[in-house]
Amino acid sequence: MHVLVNAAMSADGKLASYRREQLRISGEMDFDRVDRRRAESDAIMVGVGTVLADDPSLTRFDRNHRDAVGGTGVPARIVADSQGRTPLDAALFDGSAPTYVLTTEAASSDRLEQLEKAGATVVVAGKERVDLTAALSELERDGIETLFVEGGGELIFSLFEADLVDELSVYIGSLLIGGRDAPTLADGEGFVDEFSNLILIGVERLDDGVFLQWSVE
Ligand SMILES: NC(=O)C1=CN([C@@H]2O[C@H](COP(=O)(O)OP(=O)(O)OC[C@H]3O[C@@H](n4cnc5c(N)ncnc54)[C@H](O)[C@@H]3O)[C@@H](O)[C@H]2O)C=CC1
Ligand SMILES: Nc1nc(O)c(N)c(N[C@@H]2O[C@H](COP(=O)(O)O)[C@@H](O)[C@H]2O)n1
Repeated sequence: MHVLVNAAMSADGKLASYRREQLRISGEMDFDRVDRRRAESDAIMVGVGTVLADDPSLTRFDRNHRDAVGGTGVPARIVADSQGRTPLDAALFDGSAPTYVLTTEAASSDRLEQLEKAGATVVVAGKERVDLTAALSELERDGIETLFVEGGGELIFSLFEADLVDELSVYIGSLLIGGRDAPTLADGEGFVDEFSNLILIGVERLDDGVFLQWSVE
């Protein structure tokens, strides 16, 4: 599976303010780029923190680009949600695209049944925290070969920690958010010595920000 992580951050590396409300950092050009990358992907993934904060639908993508690259149907939506906290009335369950909830043995069977009734395909992987390696293997068996991850910081760090990321793309907007509790591009525990090393493969000015692209060593 090819895993591309994408996010928009402020000049000081924040994904949102400490209030964790959805914030528009990208400009039009970056959103167009994101819509093309979504169109090239079999699935779009977020963490449940992002679902609770943003209630994303993840259905916007460039239809013409998808047709041009030979993509069929619509990209699936995936949420990493250890305890099944995704609200049953979340936009992810609007029926417009297949939706997977990756969860764990810690989620109650009642809750998982409710999520399935809401339209989710539930994948149980791991005891307390979603075992991302196992879950992504399961998705691969379902034909998902290209995964576009749109945050947030906890999920992004875990994917790097599990050595699952092939590419990282970041739009840096011209604003400073600040706040020690504001989410950053990679949160979690953080690395102490063996850091993820990146190879810079693209730099571009988009609107009044900068788009950076790395492959992962
Ligand atoms: N500017 C941008 O591009 C984006 C900004 N955001 C912002 O980021 C914030 C949400 O980010 P976070 O709080 O970091 O939440 P997150 O979206 O990374 O979700 C983290 C949650 O996912 C669940 N999870 C399950 N298995 C996991 C695993 N193996 N590793 C990590 N998490 C796992 C846990 O319940 C964990 O609390 C919101 O404020 C949102 O608006 C989110 C996405 C993109
Ligand atoms: N690329 C990008 N730029 C920003 O400024 C953002 N705030 C985000 N957020 C991500 O997009 C999701 C919402 O997508 P839909 O509106 O549902 O299409 C949001 O949940 C974040 O993952 N992205």
